[in-house]
This record gives sequence, C-alpha cells and structure tokens, in this order.
Amino acid sequence: MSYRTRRRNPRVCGYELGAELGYGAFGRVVYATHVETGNEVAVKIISKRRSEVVNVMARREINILRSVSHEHIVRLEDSFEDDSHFYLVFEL
Ligand SMILES: Nc1ncnc2c1ncn2[C@@H]1O[C@H](COP(=O)(O)OP(=O)(O)OP(=O)(O)O)[C@@H](O)[C@H]1O
Repeated sequence: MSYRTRRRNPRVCGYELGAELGYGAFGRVVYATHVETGNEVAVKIISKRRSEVVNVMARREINILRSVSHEHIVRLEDSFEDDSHFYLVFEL
C-alpha cells in the first residue's frame, strides 16, 4: 500500500510520517517517528513513477549510502520500498 493511500498520519514500515522538511531533485523529505521506538528521522520519498532513470539513481543512492560512514555525510538508517515509492530513512 502506498503512503498516499492514508492521508492523515500516513505510516510506512512502522514510521508515522509528519511535516515536510524540504524538497530535493528527486522528491520530498518529511519528518517521521518510529511508532514503537519513538526514533525521530527524516524520510526521503521518491516516486517510482517518474522514470526508470530516476529509479536506477534512487537504487544507486541507497547502495552508496549504505556503504559509506562519514561524519560529514548524513547517515542512512534504513530504506524500503513499496509498489510506488522508495523510502530512505535518514538520521535527523
Ligand atoms: N536528514 C535530514 N534532516 C533534516 N532535513 C533534511 C534531511 N535530509 C534532507 N533534508 C531537507 O530536505 C531537503 C531536500 O533534501 P534532498 O536530499 O532530497 O535534496 P538535495 O540535498 O537537494 O539532494 P538531491 O540532489 O538528492 O535532491 C534538504 O534541503 C533539507 O532541507
């Protein structure tokens, strides 16, 4: 189910999505909290419907961020996808 299916306090993979933090070239970034732990994160939501090129770039970004650890690079805590979107979970 897409996060857009539920308009009020939408949830994806245990995260409750909140206010928009910003907007990048590939989509928007929203504040979110993990429902069970209360962990606060930023979730970057990338639509799969834009183009196959964007989907390839999204997967590439996920793979690169998973493999790097640096104090100057925001940490990717988790990532998941559904039929319509990628969700990249970053530290706030
Ligand atoms: N981890 C984060 N914590 C808080 N705000 C964030 C975080 N990540 C992104 N943002 C906000 O969302 C905006 C868009 O981020 P995003 O990474 O999508 O865009 P970008 O930095 O322009 O990169 P891209 O070229 O991939 O679009 C940022 O400018 C910032 O305001």
